[in-house]
Amino acid sequence: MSESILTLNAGSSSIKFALFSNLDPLPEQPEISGQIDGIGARPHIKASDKAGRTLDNVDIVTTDGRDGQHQTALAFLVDWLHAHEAGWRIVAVGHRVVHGADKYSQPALIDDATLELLRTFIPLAPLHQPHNLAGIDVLRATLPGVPQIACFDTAFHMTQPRLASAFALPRRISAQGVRRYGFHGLSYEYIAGRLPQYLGDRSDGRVIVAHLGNGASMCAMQWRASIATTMGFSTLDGLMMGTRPGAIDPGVLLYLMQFEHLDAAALANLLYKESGLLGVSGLSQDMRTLLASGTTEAREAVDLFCYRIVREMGSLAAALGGLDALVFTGGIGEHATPVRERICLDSRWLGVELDIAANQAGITRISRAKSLVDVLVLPTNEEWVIAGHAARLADMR
Ligand SMILES: Nc1ncnc2c1ncn2[C@@H]1O[C@H](COP(=O)(O)OP(=O)(O)O)[C@@H](O)[C@H]1O
Ligand SMILES: CC(=O)OP(=O)(O)O
Ligand SMILES: [Mg+2]
Repeated sequence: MSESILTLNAGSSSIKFALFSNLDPLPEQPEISGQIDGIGARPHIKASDKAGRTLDNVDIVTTDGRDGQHQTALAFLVDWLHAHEAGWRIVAVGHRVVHGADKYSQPALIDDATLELLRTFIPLAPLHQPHNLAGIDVLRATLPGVPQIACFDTAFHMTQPRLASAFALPRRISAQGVRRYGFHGLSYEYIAGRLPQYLGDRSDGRVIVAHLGNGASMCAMQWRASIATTMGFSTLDGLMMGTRPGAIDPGVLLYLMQFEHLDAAALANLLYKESGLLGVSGLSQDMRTLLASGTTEAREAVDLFCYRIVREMGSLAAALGGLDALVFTGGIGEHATPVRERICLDSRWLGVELDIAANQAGITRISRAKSLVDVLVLPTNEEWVIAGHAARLADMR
């Protein structure tokens, strides 16, 4: 029996998973990876092995109502993994946990006390944290005695200076933990670890990493540590995203409350699920669909997405006092060539000189040799970061 590590990333309607085996050293590619999506509507599992062969791509039959489907999906996943593992034994489970508040700057081994503390952070991330914790509950119950490790999206940003994380609010509110935290930390941690390979000494300089996926944010790094980031108290701030608007004048929310009578639940729905690329295009949250579509609304959605990134880059470059390197990652950052082109061309004032052919060729370095700013495209690997922490904390390496 060879030992393996399971990683889980439980979101509001999906659960991403990966199973790593042959742990010494931990391979970058999992043996199996996939996701269950459509939870709460029509759950569906899609999984493939490391050779890219599809292992499953089917709906999950369930008689549960909307609310019970997370539990069912997790239980289904555990059975599914048992059915598909080839002589592997899960010896640790690493969980992506969106919020560690100001308590965790490192991953943590989960025990009852940790879990209770993590539950108190639910108000800080009501649409992410409960699902992350449900994953931990179910895996603890189904794999008793197997160490469970929480890896926090916020932890990487604990190095931000005080000014970067402060809101100009009365101190009684700040004292409740209302401050900028920042997210996508596991992705930034992965990229920070890769930088020396491509940038040498410049990797410790002024670097902006753009994690552009369904959720999107950017991080300003110096000495490969976070000094500022576009997401803040919640995962709503900063860049325009698939279904979230990014930074918005709080006056808009007051207007919607006072004159459109939206309550907190309706506002949350608008801000997390109906806005962003989907809201502006009226078509899709998927960048591929928008780039392929000829409609004015789809074009406007992509224009606004790029414009907001360029504006926020100016802000992060100001926090860094200049810019040495720009890194694109996440589904859009890694694959959407025209989006990268637009952003780079509009960032010439910062010293970015794009090599248009290199950008189209899909290679790692896409800046011209004489560009003052190195521009890289690096695929992220949050699962590998989680698995690495899980292995270390479960004391296996
Ligand atoms: N070839 C591609 N061209 C343009 N966009 C792409 C391509 N592949 C993936 N994307 C976009 O990446 C986004 C999803 O990013 P990803 O990082 O996988 O999301 P998540 O945040 O769910 O992990 C989607 O908007 C998708 O359209
Ligand atoms: C933090 C966040 O927004 O996560 P995701 O990109 O997975 O939605
Ligand atoms: Mg992702």
